[in-house]
Amino acid sequence: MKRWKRLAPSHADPWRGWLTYRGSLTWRIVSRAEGFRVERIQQRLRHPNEDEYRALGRPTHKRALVREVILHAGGRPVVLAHSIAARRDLFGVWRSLRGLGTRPLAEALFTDPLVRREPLEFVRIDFRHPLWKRACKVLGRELPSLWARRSLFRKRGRPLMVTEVFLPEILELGA
Ligand SMILES: C=C(O[C@@H]1C=C(C(=O)O)C=C[C@H]1O)C(=O)O
Repeated sequence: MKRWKRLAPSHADPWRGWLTYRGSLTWRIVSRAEGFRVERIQQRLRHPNEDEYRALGRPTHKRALVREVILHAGGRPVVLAHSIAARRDLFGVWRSLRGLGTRPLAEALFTDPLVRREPLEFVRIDFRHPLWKRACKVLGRELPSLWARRSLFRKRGRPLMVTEVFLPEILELGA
């Protein structure tokens, strides 16, 4: 599996603006298109992907809460977002995830002064990555390789990893 990189790819135009945006992705999308909505694909205890359980500091056999959504704007799917948190934190600092439903995770993250975001990482994913396969399955079509970014949000030291896969349609909202 390809390694995630801290440096935003310089050759990633027109994706670079989306990849490196430090604020809420939800708010950036909402500012550019009508009809924003969060389609919840799943939210349940699952084994994290190979390249993410270490980031949570957890052994591979432990399940974590996995939340997967598709963000829609202007009547088209624009982001597949995949977030994971340790099960015990659902009864602690990340308990707000349990009742989130189809409200964007941004509401729990960007309005809470206790939440800190660690640096973004980037990678281009294809058939070798589970999130590329998930995107194809959920959208019901074969996709090109896709840019993805991820970062850890921490609240009282406890991690929540958020990965965002940018779908081709997001470029229709501008660079
Ligand atoms: C973290 C944000 O929330 C967005 C919404 C998510 C969700 O509802 O699960 C997950 C990641 C983001 O794409 C954001 O807007 O930046």
